[in-house]
Amino acid sequence: MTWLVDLDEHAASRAVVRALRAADPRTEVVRAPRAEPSGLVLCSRESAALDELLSATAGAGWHVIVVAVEKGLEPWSVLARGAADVLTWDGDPEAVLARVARAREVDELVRAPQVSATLRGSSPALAAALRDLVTAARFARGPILILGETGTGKELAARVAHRMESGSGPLVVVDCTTVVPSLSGSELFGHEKGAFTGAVNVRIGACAAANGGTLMLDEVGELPLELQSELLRVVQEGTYKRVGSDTWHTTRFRLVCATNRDLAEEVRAGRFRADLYHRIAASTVRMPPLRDRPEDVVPLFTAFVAEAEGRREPVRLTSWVERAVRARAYPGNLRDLRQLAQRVAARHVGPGPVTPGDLPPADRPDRAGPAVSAEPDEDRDLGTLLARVVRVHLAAGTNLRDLRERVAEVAVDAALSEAGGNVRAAAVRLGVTDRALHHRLAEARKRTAVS
Ligand SMILES: Nc1ncnc2c1ncn2[C@@H]1O[C@H](COP(=O)(O)OP(=O)(O)OP(=O)(O)O)[C@@H](O)[C@H]1O
Repeated sequence: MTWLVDLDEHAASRAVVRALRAADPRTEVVRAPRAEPSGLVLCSRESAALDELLSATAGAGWHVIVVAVEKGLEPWSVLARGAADVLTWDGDPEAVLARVARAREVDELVRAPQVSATLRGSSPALAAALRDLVTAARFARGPILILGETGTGKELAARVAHRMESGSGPLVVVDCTTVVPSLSGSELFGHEKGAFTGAVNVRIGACAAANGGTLMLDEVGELPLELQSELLRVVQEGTYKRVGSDTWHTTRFRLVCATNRDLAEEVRAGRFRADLYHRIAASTVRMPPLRDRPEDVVPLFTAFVAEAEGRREPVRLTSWVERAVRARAYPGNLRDLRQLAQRVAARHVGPGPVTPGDLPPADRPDRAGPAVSAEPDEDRDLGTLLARVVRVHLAAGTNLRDLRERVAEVAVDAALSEAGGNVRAAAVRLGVTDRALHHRLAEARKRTAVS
């Protein structure tokens, strides 16, 4: 069933409705989008109703195709507000219905267990990435580049892409951080016996092993510059030479690369070949960091704890634990969340919910420091660190006043502990008068006594 919203309901759009229904009788005209996440909106101009419909559907991961019945719609702003596409009506219903059918097919693939049970989560940010992934894997032929911070599921995404290839052969994964230039890329291209010291046997290499299947180059940004031109040849022509041999071999595989580096920046800095970059980035998928999918934190955490405990049903959390899990920073993304769940599972017993004592001391909210301070140096500026924490808290419903208050509390605690409890020294550190700090501490004590 395709839902169809006719926003204008004038003569021209009614004719379009008739044409679409005649071409596909399963097209249902509705006033608001229905449960199926893909559909069509007919309209001819910007209107409050279009705005309303786009904001209601975009956040819910719907796939809305706007059909401009007459001229006068500004497509880029419609896309920016969440529509998947803007088409002009040219009298051919099949052209429009084909788009909806494709959108539906992509949605079905995203919901299929081979995707949804591997890359779990129901946030719009993940759904958008999964749509890009299945579209690239199923409907495009070329290489796929998967971008994202550490622990966002890039390797899982590569495995999903591999499984989606019809009749897929082997999946060969190479971690490019282990490819050493001194062996001239033997990991990738293989070597002949005696090609270098230690080459006691012939090795076929990953390019040959992946023939007929998928070659995944993890951390491709780390691939030594010396080997990039040879990789480019394999990608373009499917030919390579083993180290120590002059014979050309051929191979065919789907290339999937992953990196947490900004490859475009690496190209600008001269550390990555521009021609190779353009070749491997034929389709790009960006895996969202966990802070951009706060809706997924608690459901995935409860599922990971249950998994670690060998239970079928997700565990329950007390509200204290739920708040703490939501509010925590996860610089290592899903990997951090899973590891936290494993630490909690080791302490949680019985059928009851996870309680505050099940959080190991280092993971409790008053010690949230380690997760944040595990960041690489370049990420340690205040804005970046704060943005992560603030986003999670905003998503959890904390308002600006409470956020300010919490930051002030943390700063006061830190300054006092640095100053060994000396209020005057802490006040100097904080740039406030000691009277103001005494007053603040007295107020805090009163609040604690009341609660
Ligand atoms: N959407 C997800 N659902 C379930 N588990 C996930 C998801 N994304 C990531 N994980 C888990 O997080 C961990 C890291 O995943 P993966 O290795 O795919 O990430 P990555 O982006 O390749 O990390 P890195 O860049 O550090 O290699 C794994 O334990 C994986 O199972």
